[in-house]
Amino acid sequence: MLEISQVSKTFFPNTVNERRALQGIDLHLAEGDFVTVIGSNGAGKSTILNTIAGKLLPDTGTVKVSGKDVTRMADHRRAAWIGRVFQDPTAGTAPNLTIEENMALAWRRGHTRGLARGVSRSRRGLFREELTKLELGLEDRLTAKVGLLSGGQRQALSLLMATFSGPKILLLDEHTAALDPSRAELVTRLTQQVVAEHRLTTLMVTHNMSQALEVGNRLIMMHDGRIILELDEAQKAGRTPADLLAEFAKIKGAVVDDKTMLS
Ligand SMILES: Nc1ncnc2c1ncn2[C@@H]1O[C@H](COP(=O)(O)OP(=O)(O)OP(=O)(O)O)[C@@H](O)[C@H]1O
Repeated sequence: MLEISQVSKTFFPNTVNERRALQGIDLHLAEGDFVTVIGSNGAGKSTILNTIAGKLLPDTGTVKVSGKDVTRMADHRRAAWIGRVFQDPTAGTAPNLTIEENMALAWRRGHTRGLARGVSRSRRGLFREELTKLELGLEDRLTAKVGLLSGGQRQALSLLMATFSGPKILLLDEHTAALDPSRAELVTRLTQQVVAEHRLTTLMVTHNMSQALEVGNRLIMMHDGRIILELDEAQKAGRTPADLLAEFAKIKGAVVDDKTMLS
């Protein structure tokens, strides 16, 4: 469904600031695959998501979705089939607009564009129904300004809105990292729910290794722009964060004191 083949990206090539962010990445995801992505700082995790989203053009290699080469397709043209949630809870929603206005904007992105600013009664009913699934009571606060919501509530709303355009692919860039543990757990649970309900092909970057092991059906570990370890569901089962650190150390041939991999 999503085929990343031999993708490389170097920033500031041939200068003292040269950064080889991706070095020949090969990653194939079947429809509905949910891959967690771990790795040290600067490993290339965000860069791979940016390449899939079309925010970055790779130097070499291809990105294909359902067999179609989209490597050079502009990001706005991919927006209808890619949903994305970032680490910053303020990034995915407009604080001065109400919950229903935010939802209406997200809805319009994936459907016939209309200029009407208002929210029709039937649309409001749909939004309320969708919000009920979050179990946060937001369905009773449709006209509240989003800036008044907590970080966890905003991330949950961003996640819901990311599915409105009917995307095929969901990209999650440390979307629970800025939340306290109980909110992070809630958003993680909602993520699993949303991914299963819409059968989304998903990549989730996280520094939380327990979360990376518990969630999804595949795991990849990146280092220095390369995928250095891939685990399927069976291989993930029974492994602990300590096992992952040990494996990282073994592959790198050194004792790892890489706290950046830990949550
Ligand atoms: N726009 C850019 N311009 C220049 N260098 C960049 C840019 N984006 C990323 N890099 C560099 O590419 C490398 C990979 O960065 P990336 O953000 O993908 O890492 P990451 O694995 O997401 O790290 P972190 O866990 O710290 O967020 C790093 O060396 C980074 O400094």
